[in-house]
Amino acid sequence: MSNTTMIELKNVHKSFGPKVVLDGVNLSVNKGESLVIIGGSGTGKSVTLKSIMGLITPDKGQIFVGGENVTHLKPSNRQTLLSKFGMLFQGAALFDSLTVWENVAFALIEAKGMAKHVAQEIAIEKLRRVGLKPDVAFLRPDELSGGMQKRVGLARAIATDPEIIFFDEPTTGLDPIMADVINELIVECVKDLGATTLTITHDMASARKIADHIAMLYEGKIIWKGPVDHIDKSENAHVEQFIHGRADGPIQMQILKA
Ligand SMILES: Nc1ncnc2c1ncn2[C@@H]1O[C@H](COP(=O)(O)OP(=O)(O)OP(=O)(O)O)[C@@H](O)[C@H]1O
Repeated sequence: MSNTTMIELKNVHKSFGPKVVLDGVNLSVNKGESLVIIGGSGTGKSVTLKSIMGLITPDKGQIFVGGENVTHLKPSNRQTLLSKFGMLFQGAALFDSLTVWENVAFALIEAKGMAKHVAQEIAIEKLRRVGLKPDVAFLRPDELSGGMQKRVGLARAIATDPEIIFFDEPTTGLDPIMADVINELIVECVKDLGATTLTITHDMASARKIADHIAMLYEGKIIWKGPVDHIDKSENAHVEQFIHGRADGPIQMQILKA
């Protein structure tokens, strides 16, 4: 990990109607860092991610990616920004109308303009990297198990050797063993690439495995950020309650209030 800041959010605010979701988020991710954002349902983790990707425009504040202010990008520049990222979505989000290799190669062909036969070779190599044999490349996503679909999603996320990868709930819907396999693959693939990653999850087992640093989002703010091995001694009542999944604590009072 270097000291160069790769992603930075400065006092980011976002409301939907009267609902304040982000209320002054400050966060930075260094080059090569793996930051995991944790937080309860509806706390704004996805809104944070979408804001960085330029899919949601903040009401106030600034967002920088690779030193560039991306807060108010024109649609054409947003496309360029998005092409720098790899993404693994919740549920893998593969196109069932395309074969597995076409899904993996999508950005290589569409965004990078690569010849199909070259992109296919790269896709098969990326599939191998995530533990899938070449014959899987010619199946359709709906012919695969959930775990295999996640692997394909991961192969697609790393297809362009991106500098930045986003993981949105990467282990959702997987059994604990398959979740661990996917977490390990994520760690290995990210290390291979030296990529900067930002993951959102409520799965603490996944967060502990993937993260260098963890940040907790609560009531529109980052209330704690620290190295993963400091989280058990955070001395923050909200963090304590969340990581132990306790019903009792300050967060429940907020749920009752809602
Ligand atoms: N486009 C939108 N329009 C209106 N409200 C939205 C929009 N996007 C998100 N929200 C609201 O913002 C809040 C935060 O949503 P977000 O999806 O970021 O939560 P989250 O922390 O990712 O939750 P989960 O862990 O359940 O996925 C929710 O109340 C949601 O309904």
